[in-house]
Amino acid sequence: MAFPNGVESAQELLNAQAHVWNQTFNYINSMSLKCAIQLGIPDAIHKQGNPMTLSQLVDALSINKAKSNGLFRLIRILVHSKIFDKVKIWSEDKQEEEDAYCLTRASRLLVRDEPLSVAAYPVALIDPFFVDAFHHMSEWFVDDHPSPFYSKYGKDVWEYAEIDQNYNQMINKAMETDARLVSRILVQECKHVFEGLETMVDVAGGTGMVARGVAAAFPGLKCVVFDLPHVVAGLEGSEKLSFVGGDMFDSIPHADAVFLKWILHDWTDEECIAILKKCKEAIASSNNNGRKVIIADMIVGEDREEDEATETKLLFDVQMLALVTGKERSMKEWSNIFYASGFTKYNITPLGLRSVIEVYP
Ligand SMILES: C[S@@+](CC[C@H](N)C(=O)[O-])C[C@H]1O[C@@H](n2cnc3c(N)ncnc32)[C@H](O)[C@@H]1O
Ligand SMILES: O=c1cc(-c2ccc(O)cc2)oc2c(O)c(O)ccc12
Repeated sequence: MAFPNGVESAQELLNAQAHVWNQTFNYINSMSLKCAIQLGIPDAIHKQGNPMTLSQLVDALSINKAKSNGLFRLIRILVHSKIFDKVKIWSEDKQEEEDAYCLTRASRLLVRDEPLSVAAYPVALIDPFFVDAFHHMSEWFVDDHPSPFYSKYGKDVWEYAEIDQNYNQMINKAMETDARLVSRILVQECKHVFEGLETMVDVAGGTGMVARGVAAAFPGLKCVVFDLPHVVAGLEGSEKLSFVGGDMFDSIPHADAVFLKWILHDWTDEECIAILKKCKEAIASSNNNGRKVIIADMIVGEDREEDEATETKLLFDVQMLALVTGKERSMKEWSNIFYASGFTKYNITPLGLRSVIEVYP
Protein backbone atom coordinates (compact mmCIF):
# COMPACT_ATOMS: atom_id res chain seq x y z
CA MET A 1 0.00 0.00 0.00
CA ALA A 2 1.55 3.33 -1.09
CA PHE A 3 2.15 6.15 1.38
CA PRO A 4 -0.30 9.10 1.09
CA ASN A 5 0.73 11.89 -1.29
CA GLY A 6 3.40 14.10 0.23
CA VAL A 7 4.51 11.43 2.68
CA GLU A 8 7.91 10.19 1.58
CA SER A 9 8.97 7.94 4.46
CA ALA A 10 7.76 5.81 7.35
CA GLN A 11 8.98 8.49 9.79
CA GLU A 12 6.96 11.18 7.99
CA LEU A 13 3.90 8.91 8.11
CA LEU A 14 4.37 8.30 11.83
CA ASN A 15 4.95 12.02 12.47
CA ALA A 16 1.78 12.89 10.57
CA GLN A 17 -0.25 10.43 12.62
CA ALA A 18 1.34 11.73 15.83
CA HIS A 19 0.23 15.27 14.97
CA VAL A 20 -3.33 14.07 14.33
CA TRP A 21 -3.26 12.33 17.73
CA ASN A 22 -1.91 15.46 19.41
CA GLN A 23 -4.74 17.56 18.01
CA THR A 24 -7.30 14.82 18.78
CA PHE A 25 -6.37 14.56 22.44
CA ASN A 26 -5.61 18.26 23.09
CA TYR A 27 -8.97 18.59 24.85
CA ILE A 28 -7.59 16.33 27.60
CA ASN A 29 -5.40 19.26 28.67
CA SER A 30 -8.65 21.15 29.35
CA MET A 31 -10.27 18.20 31.10
CA SER A 32 -7.16 17.65 33.26
CA LEU A 33 -7.14 21.34 34.20
CA LYS A 34 -10.81 21.16 35.20
CA CYS A 35 -10.16 18.00 37.26
CA ALA A 36 -7.23 19.62 39.09
CA ILE A 37 -9.38 22.62 40.01
CA GLN A 38 -12.27 20.42 41.17
CA LEU A 39 -9.90 18.25 43.27
CA GLY A 40 -8.44 21.42 44.81
CA ILE A 41 -4.81 20.68 43.89
CA PRO A 42 -3.85 24.38 43.56
CA ASP A 43 -5.57 25.13 46.89
CA ALA A 44 -3.76 22.26 48.66
CA ILE A 45 -0.32 23.34 47.41
CA HIS A 46 -1.10 26.98 48.28
CA LYS A 47 -2.25 25.98 51.79
CA GLN A 48 0.88 23.84 52.32
CA GLY A 49 3.03 26.80 51.39
CA ASN A 50 5.74 24.49 50.02
CA PRO A 51 6.08 22.04 47.12
CA MET A 52 4.06 18.88 47.84
CA THR A 53 5.02 15.29 47.12
CA LEU A 54 2.52 12.94 45.49
CA SER A 55 1.84 11.15 48.78
CA GLN A 56 1.27 14.47 50.56
CA LEU A 57 -1.23 15.45 47.84
CA VAL A 58 -3.00 12.06 48.09
CA ASP A 59 -3.44 12.59 51.83
CA ALA A 60 -4.37 16.29 51.59
CA LEU A 61 -6.96 15.67 48.87
CA SER A 62 -8.35 12.44 50.40
CA ILE A 63 -7.60 10.65 47.15
CA ASN A 64 -8.26 6.90 47.15
CA LYS A 65 -4.73 5.58 47.70
CA ALA A 66 -5.35 2.92 45.05
CA LYS A 67 -5.53 5.83 42.60
CA SER A 68 -2.25 7.49 43.57
CA ASN A 69 -0.71 6.54 40.25
CA GLY A 70 -3.67 8.22 38.51
CA LEU A 71 -2.95 11.44 40.39
CA PHE A 72 0.72 11.13 39.39
CA ARG A 73 -0.33 10.84 35.71
CA LEU A 74 -2.78 13.72 35.98
CA ILE A 75 -0.17 16.01 37.52
CA ARG A 76 2.42 14.80 34.99
CA ILE A 77 0.40 16.16 32.05
CA LEU A 78 -0.31 19.37 33.98
CA VAL A 79 3.40 19.88 34.60
CA HIS A 80 3.92 19.38 30.86
CA SER A 81 1.29 22.05 30.12
CA LYS A 82 2.98 24.37 32.66
CA ILE A 83 0.03 24.50 35.06
CA PHE A 84 2.25 23.06 37.82
CA ASP A 85 6.00 22.89 38.27
CA LYS A 86 8.02 19.88 39.45
CA VAL A 87 11.02 20.27 41.77
CA LYS A 88 13.26 17.96 43.78
CA ILE A 89 13.09 18.03 47.58
CA TRP A 90 15.05 16.04 50.20
CA SER A 91 12.98 13.30 51.87
CA GLU A 92 14.10 12.69 55.45
CA ASP A 93 12.02 9.50 55.55
CA LYS A 94 13.51 8.08 52.36
CA GLN A 95 16.89 9.80 52.84
CA GLU A 96 16.86 10.70 49.16
CA GLU A 97 15.57 13.36 46.79
CA GLU A 98 11.89 13.15 45.85
CA ASP A 99 9.71 14.86 43.23
CA ALA A 100 7.44 17.58 44.58
CA TYR A 101 4.93 19.82 42.89
CA CYS A 102 4.52 23.58 43.17
CA LEU A 103 2.38 26.32 41.70
CA THR A 104 3.20 28.37 38.62
CA ARG A 105 1.89 31.91 38.01
CA ALA A 106 -0.99 30.27 36.10
CA SER A 107 -2.01 27.88 38.89
CA ARG A 108 -1.71 30.64 41.50
CA LEU A 109 -4.71 32.10 39.66
CA LEU A 110 -6.55 28.79 40.20
CA VAL A 111 -6.43 29.02 44.01
CA ARG A 112 -10.05 29.67 44.93
CA ASP A 113 -9.40 32.19 47.72
CA GLU A 114 -6.94 34.19 45.61
CA PRO A 115 -8.64 37.62 45.14
CA LEU A 116 -7.87 37.49 41.41
CA SER A 117 -8.77 33.80 41.08
CA VAL A 118 -9.96 32.73 37.63
CA ALA A 119 -10.77 29.14 38.78
CA ALA A 120 -14.47 29.55 37.97
CA TYR A 121 -13.68 30.38 34.35
CA PRO A 122 -12.21 27.08 33.05
CA VAL A 123 -14.68 25.06 35.16
CA ALA A 124 -17.60 26.91 33.52
CA LEU A 125 -16.21 26.97 29.99
CA ILE A 126 -15.41 23.25 30.07
CA ASP A 127 -18.88 22.40 31.40
CA PRO A 128 -20.67 19.92 29.08
CA PHE A 129 -23.38 22.52 28.57
CA PHE A 130 -20.89 24.88 26.89
CA VAL A 131 -18.81 22.20 25.20
CA ASP A 132 -21.86 20.54 23.60
CA ALA A 133 -22.25 23.45 21.18
CA PHE A 134 -18.94 22.45 19.58
CA HIS A 135 -20.39 19.07 18.63
CA HIS A 136 -22.79 20.96 16.37
CA MET A 137 -20.20 23.00 14.45
CA SER A 138 -20.25 20.87 11.27
CA GLU A 139 -24.07 20.84 11.34
CA TRP A 140 -24.02 24.66 11.72
CA PHE A 141 -21.95 25.09 8.57
CA VAL A 142 -24.82 23.72 6.49
CA ASP A 143 -27.84 24.98 8.48
CA ASP A 144 -29.32 28.49 8.72
CA HIS A 145 -28.84 28.96 12.46
CA PRO A 146 -26.78 31.93 13.76
CA SER A 147 -24.40 29.76 15.82
CA PRO A 148 -23.70 26.13 16.74
CA PHE A 149 -24.95 27.00 20.23
CA TYR A 150 -28.27 27.94 18.59
CA SER A 151 -28.20 24.73 16.49
CA LYS A 152 -27.91 22.79 19.76
CA TYR A 153 -30.24 24.75 22.06
CA GLY A 154 -32.57 26.67 19.74
CA LYS A 155 -31.72 29.97 21.49
CA ASP A 156 -28.75 32.32 21.54
CA VAL A 157 -26.51 32.36 24.62
CA TRP A 158 -28.08 35.53 26.07
CA GLU A 159 -31.67 34.32 25.54
CA TYR A 160 -30.71 31.07 27.28
CA ALA A 161 -29.17 33.02 30.17
CA GLU A 162 -32.50 34.80 30.59
CA ILE A 163 -34.50 31.60 31.08
CA ASP A 164 -32.00 29.46 33.01
CA GLN A 165 -30.84 31.06 36.27
CA ASN A 166 -28.21 28.36 36.99
CA TYR A 167 -26.67 28.90 33.57
CA ASN A 168 -26.92 32.69 33.96
CA GLN A 169 -25.14 32.48 37.34
CA MET A 170 -22.44 30.15 35.98
CA ILE A 171 -21.57 32.32 32.98
CA ASN A 172 -21.74 35.57 34.97
CA LYS A 173 -19.48 34.18 37.72
CA ALA A 174 -17.03 33.02 35.04
CA MET A 175 -17.07 36.43 33.36
CA GLU A 176 -16.59 38.15 36.72
CA THR A 177 -13.22 36.45 37.17
CA ASP A 178 -11.94 38.08 34.00
CA ALA A 179 -13.60 41.40 34.76
CA ARG A 180 -11.97 41.50 38.22
CA LEU A 181 -8.52 40.69 36.81
CA VAL A 182 -8.79 43.11 33.88
CA SER A 183 -10.13 45.83 36.17
CA ARG A 184 -7.04 45.44 38.40
CA ILE A 185 -4.76 45.80 35.37
CA LEU A 186 -6.72 48.67 33.81
CA VAL A 187 -6.46 50.94 36.86
CA GLN A 188 -2.70 50.33 36.99
CA GLU A 189 -1.69 50.24 33.31
CA CYS A 190 -4.39 52.37 31.64
CA LYS A 191 -4.75 55.40 33.90
CA HIS A 192 -4.49 57.64 30.81
CA VAL A 193 -7.65 56.05 29.39
CA PHE A 194 -9.88 57.05 32.31
CA GLU A 195 -8.26 60.25 33.63
CA GLY A 196 -10.43 63.34 33.08
CA LEU A 197 -13.67 61.41 32.65
CA GLU A 198 -16.56 62.34 34.97
CA THR A 199 -19.09 59.76 33.78
CA MET A 200 -18.70 56.38 32.07
CA VAL A 201 -21.25 53.75 31.11
CA ASP A 202 -20.01 50.17 31.00
CA VAL A 203 -22.23 48.82 28.23
CA ALA A 204 -23.06 45.14 28.63
CA GLY A 205 -20.97 45.42 31.77
CA GLY A 206 -22.34 42.26 33.33
CA THR A 207 -22.32 42.30 37.13
CA GLY A 208 -20.17 45.44 37.19
CA MET A 209 -16.80 44.13 38.36
CA VAL A 210 -14.87 46.37 35.95
CA ALA A 211 -16.93 49.46 36.69
CA ARG A 212 -16.57 48.91 40.44
CA GLY A 213 -12.79 48.77 40.15
CA VAL A 214 -12.52 51.75 37.82
CA ALA A 215 -14.95 53.89 39.85
CA ALA A 216 -12.96 53.13 43.02
CA ALA A 217 -9.67 54.07 41.36
CA PHE A 218 -10.80 57.38 39.87
CA PRO A 219 -12.49 59.56 42.56
CA GLY A 220 -14.02 62.00 40.09
CA LEU A 221 -15.59 59.26 37.99
CA LYS A 222 -19.19 57.99 38.31
CA CYS A 223 -20.04 54.75 36.48
CA VAL A 224 -23.24 53.20 35.21
CA VAL A 225 -23.33 49.48 34.47
CA PHE A 226 -25.76 48.89 31.63
CA ASP A 227 -26.81 45.34 30.79
CA LEU A 228 -29.90 43.23 30.10
CA PRO A 229 -32.52 43.53 32.86
CA HIS A 230 -32.11 39.93 34.07
CA VAL A 231 -28.36 40.45 34.46
CA VAL A 232 -28.53 43.64 36.56
CA ALA A 233 -31.69 42.67 38.46
CA GLY A 234 -31.11 42.97 42.21
CA LEU A 235 -27.51 44.26 41.92
CA GLU A 236 -26.65 46.91 44.52
CA GLY A 237 -24.97 50.12 43.37
CA SER A 238 -23.22 52.79 45.42
CA GLU A 239 -22.83 56.57 45.37
CA LYS A 240 -20.41 56.21 42.41
CA LEU A 241 -21.87 53.11 40.74
CA SER A 242 -25.38 52.40 39.48
CA PHE A 243 -27.03 49.63 37.46
CA VAL A 244 -29.41 50.19 34.56
CA GLY A 245 -31.22 47.45 32.63
CA GLY A 246 -31.91 47.81 28.94
CA ASP A 247 -30.98 46.84 25.41
CA MET A 248 -27.85 48.38 23.89
CA PHE A 249 -29.46 48.11 20.45
CA ASP A 250 -32.29 50.40 21.63
CA SER A 251 -30.51 53.12 23.61
CA ILE A 252 -27.52 53.62 25.91
CA PRO A 253 -27.38 55.97 28.94
CA HIS A 254 -25.46 59.19 28.17
CA ALA A 255 -21.94 59.67 29.54
CA ASP A 256 -18.52 61.13 28.75
CA ALA A 257 -17.34 57.67 27.76
CA VAL A 258 -18.75 54.30 26.87
CA PHE A 259 -16.79 51.20 27.93
CA LEU A 260 -17.18 47.98 25.91
CA LYS A 261 -15.23 44.99 27.22
CA TRP A 262 -15.77 41.63 25.48
CA ILE A 263 -18.80 42.98 23.65
CA LEU A 264 -18.10 43.76 20.02
CA HIS A 265 -16.39 40.43 19.37
CA ASP A 266 -19.77 38.83 20.22
CA TRP A 267 -21.44 40.46 17.26
CA THR A 268 -21.36 40.71 13.44
CA ASP A 269 -19.91 43.78 11.75
CA GLU A 270 -23.42 45.10 11.10
CA GLU A 271 -24.41 44.59 14.75
CA CYS A 272 -21.16 46.23 15.90
CA ILE A 273 -21.86 49.27 13.73
CA ALA A 274 -25.36 49.47 15.22
CA ILE A 275 -23.93 49.27 18.77
CA LEU A 276 -21.19 51.82 18.03
CA LYS A 277 -23.72 54.25 16.53
CA LYS A 278 -25.74 54.00 19.77
CA CYS A 279 -22.50 54.57 21.69
CA LYS A 280 -21.78 57.65 19.58
CA GLU A 281 -25.24 58.99 20.43
CA ALA A 282 -24.57 58.27 24.12
CA ILE A 283 -21.44 60.48 24.21
CA ALA A 284 -22.70 63.17 21.82
CA SER A 285 -24.17 65.38 24.56
CA SER A 286 -20.99 65.26 26.69
CA ASN A 287 -18.97 68.48 26.84
CA ASN A 288 -15.90 66.54 27.96
CA ASN A 289 -13.05 67.01 25.48
CA GLY A 290 -12.07 63.40 26.09
CA ARG A 291 -15.44 61.92 25.14
CA LYS A 292 -14.87 58.54 23.52
CA VAL A 293 -15.70 54.87 23.30
CA ILE A 294 -13.28 52.55 25.11
CA ILE A 295 -13.11 49.02 23.71
CA ALA A 296 -11.32 46.12 25.46
CA ASP A 297 -11.06 43.25 23.00
CA MET A 298 -8.56 41.19 21.02
CA ILE A 299 -6.76 42.28 17.89
CA VAL A 300 -5.79 39.20 15.87
CA GLY A 301 -3.03 38.97 13.28
CA GLU A 302 -0.58 41.10 15.27
CA ASP A 303 3.04 40.60 14.24
CA ARG A 304 5.79 39.43 16.58
CA GLU A 305 3.36 37.49 18.82
CA GLU A 306 4.32 34.45 20.87
CA ASP A 307 2.90 31.27 19.32
CA GLU A 308 0.75 30.57 22.39
CA ALA A 309 -0.77 34.07 22.23
CA THR A 310 -1.64 33.57 18.57
CA GLU A 311 -3.10 30.11 19.26
CA THR A 312 -5.15 31.39 22.22
CA LYS A 313 -6.60 34.22 20.13
CA LEU A 314 -7.51 31.84 17.32
CA LEU A 315 -9.06 29.40 19.82
CA PHE A 316 -11.04 32.29 21.27
CA ASP A 317 -12.19 33.20 17.76
CA VAL A 318 -13.54 29.68 17.21
CA GLN A 319 -15.23 29.91 20.62
CA MET A 320 -17.02 33.02 19.35
CA LEU A 321 -17.96 31.11 16.20
CA ALA A 322 -19.44 28.30 18.32
CA LEU A 323 -21.32 30.46 20.81
CA VAL A 324 -22.28 33.78 19.27
CA THR A 325 -22.35 35.53 15.90
CA GLY A 326 -19.16 37.46 16.52
CA LYS A 327 -15.47 37.02 15.83
CA GLU A 328 -12.05 38.27 16.84
CA ARG A 329 -10.91 41.01 14.49
CA SER A 330 -7.74 42.29 12.83
CA MET A 331 -6.85 45.99 13.12
CA LYS A 332 -8.09 46.51 9.56
CA GLU A 333 -11.44 44.92 10.45
CA TRP A 334 -11.67 47.06 13.59
CA SER A 335 -10.90 50.29 11.75
CA ASN A 336 -13.48 49.46 9.08
CA ILE A 337 -16.27 49.25 11.65
CA PHE A 338 -15.02 52.35 13.52
CA TYR A 339 -15.15 54.50 10.37
CA ALA A 340 -18.46 52.93 9.23
CA SER A 341 -19.91 53.98 12.61
CA GLY A 342 -18.86 57.62 12.16
CA PHE A 343 -15.76 57.61 14.36
CA THR A 344 -12.70 59.35 13.01
CA LYS A 345 -9.66 58.18 14.97
CA TYR A 346 -8.47 55.63 17.54
CA ASN A 347 -5.63 54.92 19.93
CA ILE A 348 -4.44 51.43 21.00
CA THR A 349 -2.97 50.36 24.36
CA PRO A 350 -1.92 46.66 24.38
CA LEU A 351 -3.22 44.69 27.40
CA GLY A 352 -1.88 41.14 27.11
CA LEU A 353 -4.05 39.08 24.78
CA ARG A 354 -6.36 42.04 24.43
CA SER A 355 -5.99 45.73 23.67
CA VAL A 356 -7.71 48.84 24.96
CA ILE A 357 -8.84 50.81 21.92
CA GLU A 358 -9.98 54.40 22.50
CA VAL A 359 -12.24 55.46 19.64
CA TYR A 360 -13.06 59.14 19.09
CA PRO A 361 -15.99 60.76 17.21
C1 LIG B 1 -19.23 38.38 27.35
S1 LIG B 1 -20.24 39.23 28.38
C2 LIG B 1 -19.22 40.60 28.84
C3 LIG B 1 -19.57 41.16 30.14
C4 LIG B 1 -18.58 42.21 30.63
N1 LIG B 1 -18.45 43.31 29.67
C5 LIG B 1 -17.22 41.58 30.87
O1 LIG B 1 -16.33 41.77 30.07
O2 LIG B 1 -17.10 40.88 31.85
C6 LIG B 1 -21.39 39.97 27.27
C7 LIG B 1 -22.45 40.75 27.98
O3 LIG B 1 -23.32 41.31 27.00
C8 LIG B 1 -24.61 41.42 27.59
N2 LIG B 1 -25.58 41.67 26.52
C9 LIG B 1 -25.93 40.84 25.52
N3 LIG B 1 -26.86 41.42 24.74
C10 LIG B 1 -27.09 42.68 25.25
C11 LIG B 1 -27.93 43.76 24.88
N4 LIG B 1 -28.73 43.69 23.81
N5 LIG B 1 -27.90 44.90 25.63
C12 LIG B 1 -27.10 44.98 26.72
N6 LIG B 1 -26.26 43.97 27.14
C13 LIG B 1 -26.27 42.83 26.40
C14 LIG B 1 -24.74 40.07 28.28
O4 LIG B 1 -25.78 40.09 29.22
C15 LIG B 1 -23.36 39.92 28.89
O5 LIG B 1 -23.33 40.47 30.18
O1 LIG C 1 -15.62 32.93 27.65
C1 LIG C 1 -16.72 33.26 27.21
C2 LIG C 1 -17.80 32.42 27.28
C3 LIG C 1 -19.00 32.83 26.75
C4 LIG C 1 -20.15 32.02 26.83
C5 LIG C 1 -20.01 30.66 26.85
C6 LIG C 1 -21.14 29.88 26.86
C7 LIG C 1 -22.35 30.49 26.89
O2 LIG C 1 -23.46 29.70 26.90
C8 LIG C 1 -22.49 31.85 26.91
C9 LIG C 1 -21.38 32.62 26.84
O3 LIG C 1 -19.18 33.99 26.15
C10 LIG C 1 -18.13 34.80 26.09
C11 LIG C 1 -18.34 36.03 25.48
O4 LIG C 1 -19.55 36.33 24.95
C12 LIG C 1 -17.32 36.94 25.41
O5 LIG C 1 -17.57 38.13 24.83
C13 LIG C 1 -16.08 36.64 25.92
C14 LIG C 1 -15.87 35.43 26.52
C15 LIG C 1 -16.89 34.51 26.59
